[in-house]
Amino acid sequence: MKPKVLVYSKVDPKVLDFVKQTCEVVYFEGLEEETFPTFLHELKDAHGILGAGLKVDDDLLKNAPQLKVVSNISVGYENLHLPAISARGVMATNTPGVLNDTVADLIMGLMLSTARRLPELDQFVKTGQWDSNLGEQYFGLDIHQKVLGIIGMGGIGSAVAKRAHHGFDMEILYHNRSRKPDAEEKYAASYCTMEELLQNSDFVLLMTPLTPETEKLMGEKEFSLMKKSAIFINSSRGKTVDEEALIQALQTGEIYGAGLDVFVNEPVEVDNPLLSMKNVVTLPHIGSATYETRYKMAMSAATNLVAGLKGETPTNLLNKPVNI
Ligand SMILES: NC(=O)C1=CN([C@@H]2O[C@H](COP(=O)(O)OP(=O)(O)OC[C@H]3O[C@@H](n4cnc5c(N)ncnc54)[C@H](OP(=O)(O)O)[C@@H]3O)[C@@H](O)[C@H]2O)C=CC1
Ligand SMILES: O=CC(=O)O
Repeated sequence: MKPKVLVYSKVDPKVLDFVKQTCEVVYFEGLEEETFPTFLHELKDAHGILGAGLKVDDDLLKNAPQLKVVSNISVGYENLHLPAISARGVMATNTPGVLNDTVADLIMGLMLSTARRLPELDQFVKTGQWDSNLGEQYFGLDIHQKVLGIIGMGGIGSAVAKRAHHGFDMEILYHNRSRKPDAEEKYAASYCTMEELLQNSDFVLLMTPLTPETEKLMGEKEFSLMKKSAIFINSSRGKTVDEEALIQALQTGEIYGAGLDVFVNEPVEVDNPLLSMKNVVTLPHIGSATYETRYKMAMSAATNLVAGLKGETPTNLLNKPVNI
């Protein structure tokens, strides 16, 4: 008998076909309030789940006694309670690597958009405010030859360092839990403390996972250490930042601007002050959102899932289940 798998996010039909070769699939295309009870019902005899963002903790696992694999279609996995998953002998996987270049491309775009005020100036042109006396109202900041500080020099951080160093001639500083000799050699990246990084960078990129240690890693004190001309970029998770402190730093001119792909609440509330600031560029959490990369992520997650259900060790196993 084929193992039963619940796919709870929309994926390319080729990915579904791949999973169907070895599994019986129940497809949800996304979980809504109306479909969640059916999902819970189907979970009772499911062996695997595949999708993005579902909170998997002991409460959910109680409904899934047959479960063997939880496969996340994302690299971030703060939605997975690994101790509870491991205690029930279930494997958990994510999709690192395949999205690094796509997210790094977007981050360069965010840096350029914020420094050169691209969305604001696009509106100038489209609303007939283009004044032929090209004056300071169109000026922004250079990014080439500036200092980029990367907090979290992992897969994505390194892909940004590559672009910034080789493409934009930027100097790279980084802060991380462990030293990264590869980045130091290839991108001339200098390791430093958080404080040194914040004081000396023209652009500060936050790129750590969301963990108890990184929650509100950037707060009032950290923003106050940044240069007044500096730009803050967040493409990690909204909760790695104290959003109130960021708003305050932008309102008081403590920093020049911010480029944000992630927010504490997503979708962000329309009355969030960040949305009405000219010096803030906002995106709806789209770091990895290209056709090519979303396909690769879903296929990587499907491959992890199928491997786990066959009794093999998935390439991107995150935990050590008690019975393995
Ligand atoms: N906006 C978007 O669409 C996307 C957002 N993301 C987010 O980006 C995060 C990073 O992804 P990725 O680069 O693939 O992950 P990696 O695990 O490759 O890199 C994360 C880096 O952060 C470092 N780190 C972890 N904790 C701390 C800490 N307390 N202080 C300093 N550094 C720390 C790690 O250090 P060490 O090497 O020592 O472990 C590691 O080098 C994801 O977890 C996700 O939340 C990812 C994809 C898309
Ligand atoms: O935010 C996206 C991810 O892959 O993590």
